Amino acid sequence: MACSNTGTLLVCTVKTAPYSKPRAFRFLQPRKPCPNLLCLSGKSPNRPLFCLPNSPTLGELCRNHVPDHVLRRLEEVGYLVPTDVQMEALPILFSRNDCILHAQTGSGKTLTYLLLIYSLINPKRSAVQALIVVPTRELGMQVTKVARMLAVTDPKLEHKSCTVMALLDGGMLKRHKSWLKAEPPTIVVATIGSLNQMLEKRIFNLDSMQVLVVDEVDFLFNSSKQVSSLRMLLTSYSSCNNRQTVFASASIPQHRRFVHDCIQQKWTKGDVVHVHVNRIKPMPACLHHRFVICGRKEKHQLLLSLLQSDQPESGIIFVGEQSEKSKKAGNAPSTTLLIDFLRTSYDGSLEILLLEENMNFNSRAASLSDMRQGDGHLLVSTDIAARGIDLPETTHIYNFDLPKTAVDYLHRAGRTGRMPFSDKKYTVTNIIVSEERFALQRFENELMFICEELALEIPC
Ligand SMILES: Nc1ncnc2c1ncn2[C@@H]1O[C@H](COP(=O)(O)OP(=O)(O)OP(=O)(O)O)[C@@H](O)[C@H]1O
Repeated sequence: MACSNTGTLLVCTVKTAPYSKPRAFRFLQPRKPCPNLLCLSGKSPNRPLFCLPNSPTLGELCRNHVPDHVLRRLEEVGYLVPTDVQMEALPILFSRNDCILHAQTGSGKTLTYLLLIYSLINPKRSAVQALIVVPTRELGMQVTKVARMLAVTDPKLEHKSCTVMALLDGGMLKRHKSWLKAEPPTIVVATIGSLNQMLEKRIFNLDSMQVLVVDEVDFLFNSSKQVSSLRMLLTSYSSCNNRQTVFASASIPQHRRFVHDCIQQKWTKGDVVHVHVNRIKPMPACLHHRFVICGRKEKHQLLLSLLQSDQPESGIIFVGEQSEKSKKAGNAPSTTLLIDFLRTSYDGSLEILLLEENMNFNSRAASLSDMRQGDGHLLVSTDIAARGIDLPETTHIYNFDLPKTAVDYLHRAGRTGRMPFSDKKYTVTNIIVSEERFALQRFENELMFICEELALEIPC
């Protein structure tokens, strides 16, 4: 394309967004530097802000639906070009259809459903108008943060800003009780356990609820602890006829069956739309998958060699949960053994952190906040960090223990490659023993990716 024919350019400034190269830019980018293509950026010169002349910006997609102060906020933080799921789902959501958002990890589903919520709520009304259900406290805190970030308004403006309450396991439910009674928030982000307690005790009701979002819906339906409460929420505490229902996940196994169940069981209305983006490739294309075969006793050393050769900017090391048998035998969990090993042997600059179910909620929150603030981290975690957690600076995932299922693999791998328009490559490495090659091959077939063998010498 000639430089003089580059069409309309949208040029803006970015303040903070974890934002990189939009698809449109790759199309416009000339081979030689071109003075007609402007690239304004926030922190990185890799943040161009262009839209093709005929494709709408995120603001244009939302105009006439989402209030102006939220649109301004989108621009301020650098959400300018819609991702594929936003492009496909927002018009459907704004036309008041129930929706199943089924799109890759890191594709921007959170912003999609939050924009719907902001298009419907009335901050002047003191009533719970939107409810977002999440599987873990960590994901709840993250969604609350994004919701609050969009709600921030100019104090000089007269309109009332909407309030967002995090009603999460491990929170101070007493304080929330008084808050809910005195002045109900506009949006509640909740884990199902805490929500149920409040609904059972009739601390608040869902009579004014306009939107119900269930994030990581397949996980919640699969969890024996949570599924009955979820069903109650969907059919007893509120009716699908009185609300707009949105289910979101990167993985919905047997999705045709799920859509059928949604209608049959009245979890959604009959005209629910299944927005399935990138159905051929369920994982982001920017991920490079590798495996290394070694003996069980060599895994620690091998991980260390990988860390030395990869030099990740930030990484997550996934470890399997300790079996009941191993607990009974009085063994230390693999997470503890690995953390101890890394703290004594790893001499790189990354901070070593731990996140697992056994930790108390304060330590869990501290680990996540350290990761978000620090210069780089190596997080040792169980699958608790596999769903929804957004740490865009993570460049490497290590499966120290192979996940149990392909769906678990997809979510673990999806903790990296979370910059929707980035050209960067991210790496997922599986440290396996030879008997596990077959299981990994099964994941490759199911998720349609190729895992490359990496030959690495293990130091004695
Ligand atoms: N339009 C956009 N432009 C730039 N960045 C975006 C846009 N929408 C979302 N993002 C960023 O993309 C990242 C991933 O978004 P999000 O957490 O919503 O993914 P997700 O689809 O919910 O993933 P998962 O299935 O893993 O939970 C976030 O860091 C978010 O800030």
